[in-house]
Amino acid sequence: MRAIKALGVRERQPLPWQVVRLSGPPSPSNPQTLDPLARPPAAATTMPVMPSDATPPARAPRLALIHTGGTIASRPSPDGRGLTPQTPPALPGLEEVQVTEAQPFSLPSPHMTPAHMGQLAALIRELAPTHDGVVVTHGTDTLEETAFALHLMLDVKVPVVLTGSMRHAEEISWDGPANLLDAAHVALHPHSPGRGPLVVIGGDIFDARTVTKIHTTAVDAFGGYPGPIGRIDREGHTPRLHYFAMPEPRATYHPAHLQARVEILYAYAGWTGEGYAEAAARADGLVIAALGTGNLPAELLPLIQGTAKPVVIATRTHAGPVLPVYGYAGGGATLVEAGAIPASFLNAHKARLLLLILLGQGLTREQIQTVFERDEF
Ligand SMILES: NC(=O)C[C@H](N)C(=O)O
Repeated sequence: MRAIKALGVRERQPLPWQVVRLSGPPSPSNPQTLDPLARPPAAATTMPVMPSDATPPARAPRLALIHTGGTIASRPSPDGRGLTPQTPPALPGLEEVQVTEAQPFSLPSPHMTPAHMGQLAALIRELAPTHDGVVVTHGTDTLEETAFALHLMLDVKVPVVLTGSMRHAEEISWDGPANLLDAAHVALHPHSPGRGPLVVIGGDIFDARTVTKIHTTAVDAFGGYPGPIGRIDREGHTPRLHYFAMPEPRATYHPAHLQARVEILYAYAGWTGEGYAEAAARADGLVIAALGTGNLPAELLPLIQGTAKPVVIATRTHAGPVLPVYGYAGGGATLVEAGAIPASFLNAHKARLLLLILLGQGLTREQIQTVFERDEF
């Protein structure tokens, strides 16, 4: 296994941000195009990784497999203290695929930081030009955050697919090998480029913008509104892949650093602002997981009015946008009037990553507001 060292984060680009428009379904020879009229394919596609009537490729497909830890690499630790990442999983049953493995670090995903995400993005940029697809194994707890950070920072042409497992290698229902094989098939499938980083778990294919972990123990632990954009199943040994949707065009960013301090506050009935002043003083920006369409108790309104740093309003509700509709003190309309930025439909932890990346790129509060307003993510 090849270990690749930390590569650092890319230099800041002259443009503040770049909107990459992707057309679908792209062809293998032209996997990503700048097509402003790009729309989802009219019908779902069904084909094995290598269609039976396809001309065999001149060379074996090349897959980069990056291990980062998580339950998919975990076993009970010999000291009896519980599960820890130990051995990266082997990729089963993909003959005639040339696999390059890398393990930049091996972490339980609660130990992942934005710096690790930057390191991973740099490694993928290095490997992408010489591979046809990239698979990243990852713990499931923060998998959606890493997927979204890659979605925001990567503009590589080949598919990048993240997967993990909910059960470890010594459990009877270990889901690691099947998820890994599915992820590899998706990464090498000719219809996968141009959809941004994807998450494959339990046969469902999600886009990084909307996927979220919805269950602490179930094998089908991932969901999110409006749901999967595709599905992979197997007929015997033949993979059958269906895409239902093409994600909307996304923006990519090239932050100079990932060290901005962005904190999340979680709203509840009866919150009078405990913790707000301290967080606002030490952080570069705040995200609040607010109530419903983005409302807060009245006591929060003057606190937000008095904050010059960006304050993004997400929702603790599991689906739907943040909208400035209510005009009572603390209602969404009054928070926006006070300068708060609605997070659109991003959950609080994804809104935090976007804010952190935009701050790292040196965007002003007004520019940040524009990015959120226009859904440029
Ligand atoms: N299923 C998992 O991977 C959970 C684990 N705690 C992790 O995120 O590393």
